[in-house]
Amino acid sequence: MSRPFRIGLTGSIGMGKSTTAGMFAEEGVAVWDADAAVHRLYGRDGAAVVPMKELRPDAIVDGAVSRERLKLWIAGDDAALGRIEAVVHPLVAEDRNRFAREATAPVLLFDIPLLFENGSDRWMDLTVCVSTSVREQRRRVLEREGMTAAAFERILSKQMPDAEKRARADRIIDTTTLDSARAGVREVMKDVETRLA
Ligand SMILES: CC(C)(COP(=O)(O)OP(=O)(O)OC[C@H]1O[C@@H](n2cnc3c(N)ncnc32)[C@H](O)[C@@H]1O)[C@@H](O)C(=O)NCCC(=O)NCCS
Ligand SMILES: Nc1ncnc2c1ncn2[C@@H]1O[C@H](COP(=O)(O)OP(=O)(O)OP(=O)(O)O)[C@@H](O)[C@H]1O
Repeated sequence: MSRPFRIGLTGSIGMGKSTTAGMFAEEGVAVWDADAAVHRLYGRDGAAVVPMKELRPDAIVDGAVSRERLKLWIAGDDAALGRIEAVVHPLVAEDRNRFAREATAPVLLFDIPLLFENGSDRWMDLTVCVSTSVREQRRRVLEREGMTAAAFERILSKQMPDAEKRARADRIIDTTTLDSARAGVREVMKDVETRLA
């Protein structure tokens, strides 16, 4: 049996990855979310706890990796995020590969914020970028509890520019409204169904 069709979904912070991935799930697509995998890895008994404790003992609170402690470290040390990624990304890739091995759906979607940055686009059959205006992106992200303009800018500086992601992706879904996103999802699914026919 040929392996399932793999869609790589990406987009910068607040562009609508999770919401759009949910729309693909409504079409019967099995979805894997990298950020959710990181939450599992950071949780108590998560596979990242021991290696992160070795890397940065004060990052562990109540047996789990504390994001607040990580953010304090990142804010004070330019090398911190790269060192965290070196520990976490291989564990995220293992989680992704296990999902792909065990999945039974004909179409899989991988919601990966760093799809192009970490080269996992090469593993996909089709790449999709979600995007809207900078203004709408900023409005959405600054709405979040505890988010500041400085934190938003810092995260953006760590991500490939939206324009480059749009240029590299096979398809772009406009997430300015729920209707535009849903129409984009349907278009991609029509294309995938044609390829699988
Ligand atoms: C930096 C951390 C502590 C911030 O946690 P917090 O809960 O405040 O934010 P959250 O995880 O929701 O991320 C906010 C936004 O930043 C993005 N982001 C997360 N990690 C990174 C990264 N290493 N580089 C660029 N963007 C990132 C997320 O996709 C999201 O768009 C956390 O994101 C983290 O531990 N990141 C390192 C692990 C990683 O690289 N994850 C991305 C897997 S593809
Ligand atoms: N198509 C859309 N139309 C209107 N609002 C949307 C749309 N997609 C997402 N949003 C809103 O934008 C915000 C961010 O959406 P979402 O969490 O899906 O983005 P994300 O890219 O996964 O974010 P992050 O990168 O931070 O994880 C949410 O408040 C969501 O309700």
